[in-house]
Amino acid sequence: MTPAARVQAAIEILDEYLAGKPAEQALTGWARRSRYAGSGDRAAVRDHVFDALRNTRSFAAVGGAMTGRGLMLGAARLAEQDLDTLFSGATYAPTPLSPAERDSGHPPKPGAEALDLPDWLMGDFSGSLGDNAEAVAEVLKQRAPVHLRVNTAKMTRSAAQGLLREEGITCVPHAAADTALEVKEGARRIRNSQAYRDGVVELQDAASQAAVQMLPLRDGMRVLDFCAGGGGKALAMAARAGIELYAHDADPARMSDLPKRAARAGIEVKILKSGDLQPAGPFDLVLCDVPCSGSGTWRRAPHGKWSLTPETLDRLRNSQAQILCEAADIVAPNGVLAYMTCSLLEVENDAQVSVFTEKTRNWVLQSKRSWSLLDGTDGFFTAHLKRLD
Ligand SMILES: C[S@@+](CC[C@H](N)C(=O)[O-])C[C@H]1O[C@@H](n2cnc3c(N)ncnc32)[C@H](O)[C@@H]1O
Repeated sequence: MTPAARVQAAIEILDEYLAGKPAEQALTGWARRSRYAGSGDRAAVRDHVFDALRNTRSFAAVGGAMTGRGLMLGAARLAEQDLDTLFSGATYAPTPLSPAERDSGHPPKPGAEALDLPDWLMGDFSGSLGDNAEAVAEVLKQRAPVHLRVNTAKMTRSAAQGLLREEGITCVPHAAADTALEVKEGARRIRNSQAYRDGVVELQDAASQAAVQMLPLRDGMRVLDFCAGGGGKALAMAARAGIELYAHDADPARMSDLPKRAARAGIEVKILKSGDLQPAGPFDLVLCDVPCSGSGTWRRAPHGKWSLTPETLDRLRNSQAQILCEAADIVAPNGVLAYMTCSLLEVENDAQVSVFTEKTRNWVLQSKRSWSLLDGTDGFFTAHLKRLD
């Protein structure tokens, strides 16, 4: 496909997205209809679409319309590309620009439009990030790096780096965690690599790894991952110490890959249904990696930036508070309740911890830490609460 044909494909996919179809579905549908597109074409079209999702408001402003064509015109203008080469009217390329389109567009208005954030979120976002708010919003407009977690129970970080290099995947150590590698070249080869298939590496952002590294894990501890999902944190915890590991999720289907992933990593995990939590407890450490806005990961899942509403944020906050209360019940005396979110928002982070410590007796905040995206990781938050009785 020519560069212009890739842009036309992105225009059609973005129009479907703007009409309400999830972006992934629109991309898959296009790929099925377009057998002629090779893997390089598919990757390039995907990159166009995701760049537009991260920069929707500013691209639409500069391109003069909230349409697939407006978004891609805005992207081309901001990248100072030759518009007549892309909008050429050649076979499979976008049709030439009309006079009205040539005159359209304006620089994004300072504030939410320029920062590519929803208007309603600006107060919470700025209040949470203070002087860093603009810089963080700028990073959220860019592509996320690919990070790997080395399963150090199987191999050292430098040995894994060497193994990946032999398979054409170039990585460098990431400063955020002693298990983290950042992929510089060959990211698309990871899932088929021997190192991945043998459970030597997993895809996981470096901030998540750093948060797991902070947990006070010791051999023999009984540890519950209360919101286990796909098990990313559970696997990372098991790689750090010889723990007795349990996993639970309100939606057990979310854990369907966990047994396979655990086997690949060479660890054992017992899955618990909600009704089995109390009888199986108490636990020395309960990790609550709660459902959240995902604002720290909006580079990877940019549609989340536009689909979040004040109502869904309220629902998430209620659910976070409830999870903390339920999980606290099954922490052993002197045990630890570890709270984690991939959110940048204070209302999901410090505020939740404060509400919990204010309304419960015998719990103290032992430590907390946040990552804002300015250190080359996703945004992330963790707090450790210790039970005193
Ligand atoms: C952020 S994800 C977990 C990601 C996972 N820990 C990982 O590292 O791959 C949050 C998970 O919480 C689960 N969840 C939502 N409400 C819950 C509840 N009330 N109790 C337990 N799990 C819940 C969701 O189904 C979802 O899988």
